[in-house]
Amino acid sequence: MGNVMLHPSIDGGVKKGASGFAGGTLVCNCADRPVRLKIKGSVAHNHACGCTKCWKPAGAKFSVVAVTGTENVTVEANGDKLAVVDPAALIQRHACKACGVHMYGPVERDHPFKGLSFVHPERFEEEGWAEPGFAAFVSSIIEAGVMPSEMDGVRARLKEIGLEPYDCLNPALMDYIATWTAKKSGALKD
Ligand SMILES: N[C@@H](CCC(=O)N[C@@H](CSCO)C(=O)NCC(=O)O)C(=O)O
Ligand SMILES: [Zn+2]
Ligand SMILES: [Zn+2]
Repeated sequence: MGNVMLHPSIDGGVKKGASGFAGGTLVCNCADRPVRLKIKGSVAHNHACGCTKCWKPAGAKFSVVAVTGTENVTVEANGDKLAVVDPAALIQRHACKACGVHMYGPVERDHPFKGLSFVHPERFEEEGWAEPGFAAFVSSIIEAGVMPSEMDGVRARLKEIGLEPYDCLNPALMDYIATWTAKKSGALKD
């Protein structure tokens, strides 16, 4: 099972983050004029994501992606290299035009995640970021070309390293989204 490759930062097992992690600098992959972003404070809801929209390093089936408040994100250097991948998407993923790494993805629309930005903690220069806690959108890796026959092995490996596989987000986040939706429609009262 250990030969199922998911993502380089978790293939050797999930490494616990440091409790005192206070943020740091995200850097893209460019040798020349790398994009640099300052992130204030820790990241939350870190997870492996199998969706086709999140940035994955070469060869990875999953991304590793977390959130922070958009107010904690500051572009520090070479922001001129950033462009929004898909302006129609909920998550406005800002990618480096030269190397393709997604640097941050704010949610600005009326949505339960409004005010949050998605970031890839593996791009931190610093160690100690909060480890991923679950795997989301697992079935979506098929949309990127993974054979359906590989899925049992993928899910078994995710469980082996302690990442419960879900085909959407985890129950806590799905309940959070549904609660927001129910309050908006009036089905739930505040
Ligand atoms: N099957 C699709 C799923 C794409 C999708 O819905 N992705 C989620 C998770 S991204 C990080 O957790 C999402 O919320 N997307 C919003 C957006 O991308 O703007 C696929 O694989 O493409
Ligand atoms: Zn770059
Ligand atoms: Zn995703």
